[in-house]
Amino acid sequence: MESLLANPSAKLSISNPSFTSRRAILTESLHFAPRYFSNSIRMTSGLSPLRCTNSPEDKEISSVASAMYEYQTDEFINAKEVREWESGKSINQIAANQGITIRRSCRPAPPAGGGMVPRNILEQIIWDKEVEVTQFKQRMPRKNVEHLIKDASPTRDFIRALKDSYLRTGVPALIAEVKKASPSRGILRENFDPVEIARTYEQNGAACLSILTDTKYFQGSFENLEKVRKAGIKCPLLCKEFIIDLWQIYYARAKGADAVLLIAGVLPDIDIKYMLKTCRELGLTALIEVYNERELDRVLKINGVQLIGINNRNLENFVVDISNTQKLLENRIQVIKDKDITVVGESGLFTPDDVKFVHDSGVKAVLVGESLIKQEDPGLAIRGLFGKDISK
Ligand SMILES: O=C(O)c1ccccc1NCC(=O)[C@H](O)[C@H](O)COP(=O)(O)O
Repeated sequence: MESLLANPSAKLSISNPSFTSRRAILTESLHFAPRYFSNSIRMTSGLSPLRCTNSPEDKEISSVASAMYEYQTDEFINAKEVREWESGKSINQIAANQGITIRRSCRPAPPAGGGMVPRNILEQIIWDKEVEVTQFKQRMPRKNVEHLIKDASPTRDFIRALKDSYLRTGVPALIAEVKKASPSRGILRENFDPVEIARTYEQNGAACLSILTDTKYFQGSFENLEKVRKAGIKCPLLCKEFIIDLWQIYYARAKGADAVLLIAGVLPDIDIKYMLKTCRELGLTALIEVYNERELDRVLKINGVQLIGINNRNLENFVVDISNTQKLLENRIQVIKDKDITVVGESGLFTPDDVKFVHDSGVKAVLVGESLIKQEDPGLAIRGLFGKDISK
């Protein structure tokens, strides 16, 4: 199992939820071996993990006891979501309790039609992603991806690049998006060479780049990400993907990403926490995207969050309103400062006034796609967006 809720279909086949879900977490997510569920663990479950031992039997007992201790205290195994699930709640009910309206479909639609109907475009994207990721994983299991990662170049520091750019220019650092198309706007650029566009963005002052990897809705690809990375672009790269499964994080790392996007409107807290842990292990930065106050407050409670994106686009109906950034930051600037979190204003930024508005609201970086990519010269477009040359 890939974190608690990331792969619901795997869990649906489990016959004894209470026991096997915990075992799945131990064996897959936490890399524990199933042996801890032998008879001996039941016999020794009361032991203190700190007990001193000398004899081989005692050592055996001690290691079982310490595994038991980890089992009893592990934040993921003992998360409230796991307990809710064990008490019979569906993963969609658990997510809904956290204000998440996007449901997971959990299984392919029946061939004859029927079944669940997606309520909006984001839900549709996520359901298609479930099918896509399952197919990807069949073609390339995670252990093969881990082999690729062994040969991958080290990651670059995404947040450092944003902070350096902000200090140098005094305006929000630019994450320029390499985006050919979108569900809300259709084709944004016919003549689309991801490497050439990435290079132009870099030469004109982008601090980082965002590479769309979703094919069906954005005409992006992991190949584009890999090409840009291999072309020697120095800007750190965000893999702009709808991540629902740990496999995608590993794959992003293998294909050259320095950062990945995690969408709070799709992922419950336990998945965000587990994915953050995985990102740390792989040297990746996580940009955690929120759209409303509830999502932001959830994310602010999660330890280790360093980068938050506030999307001005409602992904369920495409309405864009840049005052969303201001609304969300209004009463939270101090906590964000105290936690040294960098905030990115995302979507719908077209003019220097727009950039100033989100800067005044408290962001130190902006994520911009359409207004740059649609112009003949995306480099000139950067100067237009900031009202000055930010490359020096
Ligand atoms: O852009 C869309 O239409 C879209 C639809 C559904 C889900 C996500 C979508 N976009 C992702 C983004 O948030 C933007 O690509 C990114 O923030 C840049 O926005 P913009 O500058 O407005 O292109």
